[in-house]
Amino acid sequence: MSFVPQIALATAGEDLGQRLYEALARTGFVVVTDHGIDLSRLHDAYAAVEAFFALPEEEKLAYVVGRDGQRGYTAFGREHAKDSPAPDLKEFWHVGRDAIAPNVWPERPKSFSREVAWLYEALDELGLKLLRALTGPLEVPADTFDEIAEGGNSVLRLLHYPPLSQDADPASIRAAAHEDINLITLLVSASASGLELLDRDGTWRAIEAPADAVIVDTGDMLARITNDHLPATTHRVVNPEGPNGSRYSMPFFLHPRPDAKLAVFDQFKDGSEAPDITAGEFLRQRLEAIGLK
Ligand SMILES: O=C(O)CCC(=O)C(=O)O
Ligand SMILES: [Fe+2]
Repeated sequence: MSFVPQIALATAGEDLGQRLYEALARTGFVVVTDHGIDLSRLHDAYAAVEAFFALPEEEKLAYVVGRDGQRGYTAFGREHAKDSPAPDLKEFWHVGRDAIAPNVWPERPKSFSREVAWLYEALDELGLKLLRALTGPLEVPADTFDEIAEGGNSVLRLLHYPPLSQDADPASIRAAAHEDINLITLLVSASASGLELLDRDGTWRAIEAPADAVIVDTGDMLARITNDHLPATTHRVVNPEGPNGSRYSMPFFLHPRPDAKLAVFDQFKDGSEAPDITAGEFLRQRLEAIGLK
């Protein structure tokens, strides 16, 4: 039995919210199976993403948009975790909602925009469904997350961790320990192992999930509005110990709309809570801390 609880979405029924809540409160992660996302289409999306990262570096660099990396391409070695000076060993592509900031799309491969836009919508829908299920145990109105996150500033990150190079900074790992900034993150299973969570007892534990599962974790925004009743979970991606191949993964960071207020739910207020802040301002502060602003 894996350390992280697993929930089959299609058959969870009425228990879904409570089981999600307990899993996230206990480990900060939950593995969701039978989630309804079309697996053959997911395979096509992965193929398009791999084909993009295989392009020459100059071609990819043509898709760097501004400095904050919220759309298009971010080159290898550019981002570091909030408390880590050494850069992560990754390159990535960000897709978001056009109404908030227009996307850019690569010329090649041709299928990229179609497959990636499809995946964005599918994960957005699944994420809101999970958040809606959490409203029961959180004892907040059922439309709470629709109010703040429908049409939100969510970002799908397509990640490539290249094979480890001899001259990589010895202080760097694929993704240094961090917490995600957003409400929840949905990760369609990665192409290789390496993802670890920091257990509440201080132990790093590998996250195991079936290849067709979606891994869900809590971010800082959910921690903030629940006054840490659902704490954000520290996680990292370690370097490969076996074969030195590429690793691909696709986290979807579910964000509120930038103007939505992050206010602690009344029943979690105890005098220690953080002040209200807009999701946009919270994000700006955090992007600055990871070298992207
Ligand atoms: O690559 C992964 O499996 C996780 C990546 C991650 O944690 C992140 O980009 O925030
Ligand atoms: Fe993360």
